[in-house]
Amino acid sequence: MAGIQDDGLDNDTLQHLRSRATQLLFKEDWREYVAVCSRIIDAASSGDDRRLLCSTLAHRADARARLGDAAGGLADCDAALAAEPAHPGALLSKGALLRGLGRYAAAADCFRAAALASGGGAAADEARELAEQCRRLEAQAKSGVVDLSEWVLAGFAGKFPDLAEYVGSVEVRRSPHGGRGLFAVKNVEAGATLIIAKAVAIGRGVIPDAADSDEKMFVWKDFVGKVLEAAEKCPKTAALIYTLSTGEEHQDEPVVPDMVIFRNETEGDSLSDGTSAARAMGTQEAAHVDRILKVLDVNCLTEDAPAADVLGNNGVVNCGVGLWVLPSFINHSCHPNARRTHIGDHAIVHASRDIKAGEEITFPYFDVLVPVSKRREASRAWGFECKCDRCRFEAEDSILRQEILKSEKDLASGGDIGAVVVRLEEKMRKSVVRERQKAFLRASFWSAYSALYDSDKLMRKWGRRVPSEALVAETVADVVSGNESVLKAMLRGSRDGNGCGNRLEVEDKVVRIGRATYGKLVKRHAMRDLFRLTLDATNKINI
Ligand SMILES: C[S@@+](CC[C@H](N)C(=O)[O-])C[C@H]1O[C@@H](n2cnc3c(N)ncnc32)[C@H](O)[C@@H]1O
Repeated sequence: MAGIQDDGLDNDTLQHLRSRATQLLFKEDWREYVAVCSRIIDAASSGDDRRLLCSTLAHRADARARLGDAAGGLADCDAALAAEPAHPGALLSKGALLRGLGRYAAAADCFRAAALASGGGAAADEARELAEQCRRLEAQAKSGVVDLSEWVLAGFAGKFPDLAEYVGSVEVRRSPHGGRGLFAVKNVEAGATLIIAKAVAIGRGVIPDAADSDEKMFVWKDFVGKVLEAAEKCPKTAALIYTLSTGEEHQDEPVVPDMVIFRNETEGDSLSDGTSAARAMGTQEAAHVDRILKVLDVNCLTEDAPAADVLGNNGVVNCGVGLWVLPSFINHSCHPNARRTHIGDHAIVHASRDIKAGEEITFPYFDVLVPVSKRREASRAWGFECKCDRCRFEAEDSILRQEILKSEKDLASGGDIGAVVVRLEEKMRKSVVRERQKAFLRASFWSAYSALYDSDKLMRKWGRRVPSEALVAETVADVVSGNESVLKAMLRGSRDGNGCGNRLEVEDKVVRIGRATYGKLVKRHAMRDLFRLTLDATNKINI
């Protein structure tokens, strides 16, 4: 009978299903949308309507991608492409799915084929642009080279720049710091990218009063919900979360995961959603709420990390908490050699000083420009005792220990900051401490040094008896590598031409600290803009 499909769907019913699908699309009700698409697909295949079949398969693939079902989405695209090998919609959907899985080369091929199949016009241009984007991401995923110059120079205009995940020359190994840690497997230059990791999930909020715990709880609950959902949707994500510490395992026998699971799957992998990786690890467990909550307690990081204020997260978000898997293997040190920067959902970890092959990579979990007792409190809150060389020196040096305690007490009781700094400097001079140890103490009392340099009145009183701001900043930079507050002091101090060498030497030192602070994310000309922002923004940064 005319108007009736083989499976019994008449044209009216089919039309009704198509309008229903459009409504669900606008409502972003992806589950229901997939169900309606499935009915249309059944009708189209039995009615031999190839055009409808292919376009609906492509639409269902997009919806499945949104639900985190990449494997299902790819299967839909392949079914559409089996029926019509140059179907532009299916090629675009497949390209987007492959790009989401980090298979940039294959995604670029799909977009290029879609451009050809579109036969010109705006659609072809758009597909070509997507192919070009994937080509850039492919190069970045291989090299870790990121250039944010244009974005920085444009004042962070528009959306965050595209970033591909990247795993540099690093490896998870047993660490003398505790459990596992991340180690360099090759020499790495200061500023070079070590990891670019996309968050499993991030909870963000604008909290007027940073101490508002109800609001913070709301952000936290939202974040936990997103992590659980991500783990449920994708076996690979669950498997990756399960590699992380719950804080309860035997520190003597840490399980060291194979690095292969942190790299994007290769083009030949048949199970594109990561199921293969999950199986390889023998992890078949469903997302286990209890365990994941423990993992989050030990591993989540806040976005208010150093550099977040300057690099574009400022203004809108003032509370962000997230889980980035591979960076979670990095242990803390108060004398770190790496730093992280947050750009959108990505955390970029870079070497903040030269790192030798075999050296453990560490970054600060909290503000390390404070005295040892404050750092102890912070590390205990994380559940460990920091035993880095700086902490050991400050806690154990028999000559300077008393001076450190006295300085801390004087500062806490609101004593003359200038007097504390002058006494500390004199004590260090008399005790003939090594340059490295001098730098440790200056870093620990950085707030006193910077308050002194900030105050004209105090500088008039004590200025002649303290080393120049730029010189102190330079030594402190050697301890904490990069830091906006130290960079700001270096910029300000070097303008006065204060004990930093000639103009070129000064410029080199500023750029070196800039690279340590932000990594090699921008070219030299764009770095000036970052420096200007550093000078503007440091008031907002908690030091
Ligand atoms: C984000 S995880 C770091 C990776 C962890 N070591 C592992 O095996 O998975 C944080 C935990 O590592 C340990 N940790 C990190 N830095 C440390 C340090 N400097 N000294 C001792 N333990 C540390 C603590 O147990 C902390 O709760």
